[in-house]
Amino acid sequence: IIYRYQSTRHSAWTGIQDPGKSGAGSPIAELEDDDDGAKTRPEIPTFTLDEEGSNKDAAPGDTQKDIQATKSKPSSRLGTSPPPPPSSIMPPPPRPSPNAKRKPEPSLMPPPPIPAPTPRAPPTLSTTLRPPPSTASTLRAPPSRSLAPPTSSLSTSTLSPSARPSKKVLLDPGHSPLDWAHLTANPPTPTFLRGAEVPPQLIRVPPSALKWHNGRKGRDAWGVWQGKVYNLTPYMKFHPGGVGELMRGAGKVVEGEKLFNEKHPWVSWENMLGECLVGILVSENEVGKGEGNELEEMD
Ligand code: HEM
Repeated sequence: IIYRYQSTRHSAWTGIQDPGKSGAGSPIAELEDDDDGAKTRPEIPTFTLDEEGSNKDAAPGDTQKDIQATKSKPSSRLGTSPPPPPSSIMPPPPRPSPNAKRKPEPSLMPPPPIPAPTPRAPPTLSTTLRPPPSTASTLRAPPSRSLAPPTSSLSTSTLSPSARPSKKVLLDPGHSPLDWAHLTANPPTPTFLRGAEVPPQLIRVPPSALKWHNGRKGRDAWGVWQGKVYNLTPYMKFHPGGVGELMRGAGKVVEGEKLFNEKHPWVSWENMLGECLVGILVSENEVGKGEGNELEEMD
């Protein structure tokens, strides 16, 4: 009987209908009927102990009275006979009022655990319809640093200064790129930039003459770029890479242009040293052809 009652209470917690509820003759069905206002009370078999300790069936409806009587009667055989089983004197559970609304009864049993909410929300329609990343997007390169706004530096380099180690030297005062631009536009003498020994017109320069102008022993330093010979001497102290670097190509046919292109191909030789042009590089056999007059056509 106790089991049945607990089952009924459990059914009240969970709202789950006991399958035996609708079964014909089910004890639970009897209880349920009773709870819903049925008129019959289920018979609870009880028994009492008489003077001799023997069980005696009690009539239905006399349960409480019998128990009270049994409790008040001192047993003369205490200690000699085993006590009656506890279930025999346990009072029946309180019956709920037929008209009272069924409320969740206080219980020592904790309610069934509520499943913890999942940390992730279920995917919505928008997320489930989102296409997977395409192959093109995985091959896409990260944003380039070249998209950064250009700096206001006066440097002629197109690369970021932090992207390469600098080998620039500290130039003397009055030898900045702007000072060089001013000097080439306003030379102190007509021969200052091309050299005092060079005639006003452009000349043919054989390799031997180029080699002799290597910048040593007071001689000018000549350099070659695209077959044209330039006097590097006035630019030496204006060179951001230093005199030593510029001297590496002095008096040489191909090394100067090769080094120039390795170090800074973005620099315009022609624009910077245009006023320093001496002539054109020719073979040793070509020297003297046309007496140098034809070189005037280069201007
Ligand atoms: C043998 C030939 C040359 C060598 C070996 C050479 C070497 C160098 C070096 C090492 C630098 C420093 C680069 C840096 O660290 O930023 C430099 C800078 C520079 N050189 Fe030359 N140079 C040569 C010829 C020339 C010539 C003939 C000119 C002019 C037409 C020139 C113009 C410059 C300029 C303008 C810079 C500054 C570049 C910048 O700020 O980005 N160089 N050079």
